[in-house]
Amino acid sequence: MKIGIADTTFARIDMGRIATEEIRKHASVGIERYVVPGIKDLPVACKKLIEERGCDLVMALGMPGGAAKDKVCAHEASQGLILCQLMTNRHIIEVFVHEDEAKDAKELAWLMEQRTREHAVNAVRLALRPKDLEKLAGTGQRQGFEDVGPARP
Ligand SMILES: Cc1nc2c(=O)[nH]c(=O)nc-2n(C[C@H](O)[C@H](O)[C@H](O)CO)c1C
Repeated sequence: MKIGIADTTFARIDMGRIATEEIRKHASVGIERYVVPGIKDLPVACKKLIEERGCDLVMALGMPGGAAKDKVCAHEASQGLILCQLMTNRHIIEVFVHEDEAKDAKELAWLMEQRTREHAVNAVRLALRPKDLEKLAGTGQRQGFEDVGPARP
């Protein structure tokens, strides 16, 4: 089993390092890393991680900026990542933290780390322990900020 990690130099936190560290806490798997300049470069990095470097699942980590043009970029990158999943029949866990989700740099750093760690656990579950995800179905999980919990009538 091999998990790929694709991340960017645009991000203001080293999301790839954090993801690697968290995966290693939960599973003994091979890890392949591929760093690109920005989020629009992630889809082909993911495809190469799957097709050329034998990854079974990939995490795509990135930080869209707060400007309107960054949001367009994020949408385009997401579409590329979805297409890549369909082309390769492999999961790509998209971990995007929009810069304007946080009120300041300190909260941004915290959120990027937290979301990356929680999705790294999801990646391990998806790859190795899918029954663990089944147990969490419908429980209102969120990655980063607090879980919202299940809705009750
Ligand atoms: C406008 C813009 N915004 C972002 C962003 O918010 N986050 C990010 O990671 N990268 C951005 N980029 C860079 C592109 O994703 C890409 O790296 C370049 O267009 C080179 O292919 C661009 C060009």
